[in-house]
Order: sequence, then structure tokens, then C-alpha cells
Amino acid sequence: EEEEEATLRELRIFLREICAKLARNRTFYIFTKPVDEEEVPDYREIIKEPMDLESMMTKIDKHEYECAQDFLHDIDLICTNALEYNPDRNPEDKVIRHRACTLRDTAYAYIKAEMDTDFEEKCRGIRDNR
Ligand SMILES: O=C(C1CCC1)N1C[C@@H]2C[C@H]3C[C@@H](O)[C@@H](O)[C@]2(C1)O3
Repeated sequence: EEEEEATLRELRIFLREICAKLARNRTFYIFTKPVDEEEVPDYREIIKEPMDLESMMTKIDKHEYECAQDFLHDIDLICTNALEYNPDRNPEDKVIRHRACTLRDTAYAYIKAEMDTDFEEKCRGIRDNR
């Protein structure tokens, strides 16, 4: 119905700002674009569902998120992909894993701080009844 569409429009505006704010943070630069298949030929043999912040911005515009929980599920995917593909004790892998955990924790903190729990509940109701 029309009120539900108004709620989802407001959700998309909110999620675009969260996504843009994360993408502006230079700590998260490595998460802003898909891993390049040519630079990393084995990546998609190991990581079955690649995800990145630019792809998430596109998913917002294609109405693929109906609540903040669904958005955070893709943030979690960016994080777990990075932990799984970069598991070693060498300093480069450790930096990537630290940044991945910081991305996840920052996204959860922004949404907790800036999203009304009643609004998220309303979005969950729309999602669960569709
Ligand atoms: O996992 C990632 C990205 C970090 C979060 C996503 N990559 C896999 C490669 C391993 C490591 C070093 C470079 O070879 C660079 O190409 C990548 C990109 O980082």
C-alpha cells in the first residue's frame, strides 16, 4: 500500500546516507569496490558471494533492502568474506581482518545510533508480510 511505499522510500534515503558515510572513510577503501577478478583470479573460487559497498548502494536503488537488518546482513558478508579470504598471520592479512571487523562494528553502531527501533520494526513488518 501507499504508506508502506513511503516507509520504504524513507528507509532507502537512510541506508544511502549510512552506505555513503562508510564509503567516505578511507579505512574502508578496500571494501568500496568488488575484488577484481583479473587481479585475484582465485577469489571467486573461494568466496561464493562477493559483496562491496558500491554493490550495496546499487542494491538500495533496486529496492533490494526492505529493512536495516537486510542491509546489515550484506555488511556481515563483506566482513566474513574478508576474514575467509585473508586468514593468515602475516601483517597484510591482519590489517584486512581488523578493517573488516571495524567496518562491521561501525555499521552496526551508526544504525543503532541513528535508526528509530519502531521504524525498523515497521520495515520488518512490511518485509515479513511480502
Ligand atoms: O579480500 C580482498 C579485499 C580486501 C577486502 C576485499 N582482496 C583479496 C586480495 C588479497 C589482498 C591483497 C591484494 O591482492 C588485493 O587484491 C586483495 C583484495 O587484498
